[in-house]
Amino acid sequence: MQAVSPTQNLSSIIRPSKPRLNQMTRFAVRCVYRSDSVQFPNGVGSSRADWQSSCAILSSKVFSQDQGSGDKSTPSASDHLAAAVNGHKTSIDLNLVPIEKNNKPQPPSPAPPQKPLTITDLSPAPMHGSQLRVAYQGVPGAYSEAAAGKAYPNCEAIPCDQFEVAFQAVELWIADRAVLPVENSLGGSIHRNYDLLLRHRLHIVGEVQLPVHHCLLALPGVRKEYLTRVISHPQALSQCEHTLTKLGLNVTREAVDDTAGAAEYISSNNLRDTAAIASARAADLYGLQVLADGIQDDSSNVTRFVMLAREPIIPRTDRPFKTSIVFAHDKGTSVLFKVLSAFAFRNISLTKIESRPHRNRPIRLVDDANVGTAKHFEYMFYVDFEASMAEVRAQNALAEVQEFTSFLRVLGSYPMDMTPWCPSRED
Ligand SMILES: O=C(O)C(=O)C[C@]1(C(=O)O)C=C[C@@H](O)C=C1
Repeated sequence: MQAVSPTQNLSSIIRPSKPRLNQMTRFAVRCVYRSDSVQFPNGVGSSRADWQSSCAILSSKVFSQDQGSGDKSTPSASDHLAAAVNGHKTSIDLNLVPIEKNNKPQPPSPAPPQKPLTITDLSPAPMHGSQLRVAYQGVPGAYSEAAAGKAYPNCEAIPCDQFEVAFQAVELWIADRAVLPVENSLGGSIHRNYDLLLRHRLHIVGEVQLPVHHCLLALPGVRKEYLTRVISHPQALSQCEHTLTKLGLNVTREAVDDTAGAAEYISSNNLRDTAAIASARAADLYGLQVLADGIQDDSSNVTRFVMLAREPIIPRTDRPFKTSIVFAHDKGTSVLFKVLSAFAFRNISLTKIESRPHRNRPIRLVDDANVGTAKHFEYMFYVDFEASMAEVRAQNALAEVQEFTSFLRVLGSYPMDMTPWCPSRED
């Protein structure tokens, strides 16, 4: 993997634009028209267009459902159709969405050796050479950069300052792929990325599991006794919580955007009372020493990342595949058992279930004249299952799921990461 060089100016990354988003939109519209003639679930054809058509069928309910929703702008029919392919309500999702400001305490950013992309860098869509450009959140030395290198060994890794920026970098053709964390074996789900998967129109095209080996880093000469503060990504802090306590450190914990950014911050501000939880590579990059090695609470600490692209891959049956879907139902959790049984009856194993608040309709009121009004929370359910969308049993299961749900979107059908277990160093 080739990292963007620290001295490389962003303007050399972002070259003159080409109107490719329009081309994509036209292709998507064609697929929706074609979808009328594709009979789901009698088998997905072998071409990319057939597969996209099937995605369009699955999301067509969303299109019709949202036509009457509260959006006051008047998008064209083609906007609606293009959006429907990806399960989004209107073309509004193409626009830059405001970033929710993080309330957690953040140290001011020092001048970084390699500046991550920010929201303001995302206007032009570049032409570039043949090397795959992969967006990740964080700065060089972050685990996400390592995951990008594992997923695409010869890629050019592009740092982004937020998850949302990585999504947009792909949507705007600044990057070809994004590699983003979705869950960790100790810390659990990275909810922000689940929410963003729904708000953006990218497809999951792969997964990669990265053993995460944390180190406690400080400036050369600093001893543990001098420390008053440990800073890192919130996931990294939670993955090391018990070990930090066992080390007997009398420190406050502070969350920052990414692990390597924490190391860089200590280095550029010459902070002798602060340590970072980050990778050994971050120690090398930012001139820090390793005070403690392998401080994750469990030696088999693994983070699962997904690879995202503008187009889905064609599902296959010649190797283990996983499929990720998201669905909702007007009557909340009452339908969950029926949905899950569609997989159980076909011996399809589920590998993950996640629920998130239904942003458009978070509460359902149920009035009973005698006892008052019950307030039910509404959810979006994310399910990963072990089957390819090229398998008839998976297509049948989804056809049945569609009967029970008011919203269903296939986020992607992609090869499972089957790399042999290779724990992080020293384990
Ligand atoms: O901060 C980093 O280095 C990251 O790549 C982010 C992240 C995460 O979001 O979970 C990735 C892997 C580890 O689990 C810790 C942090």
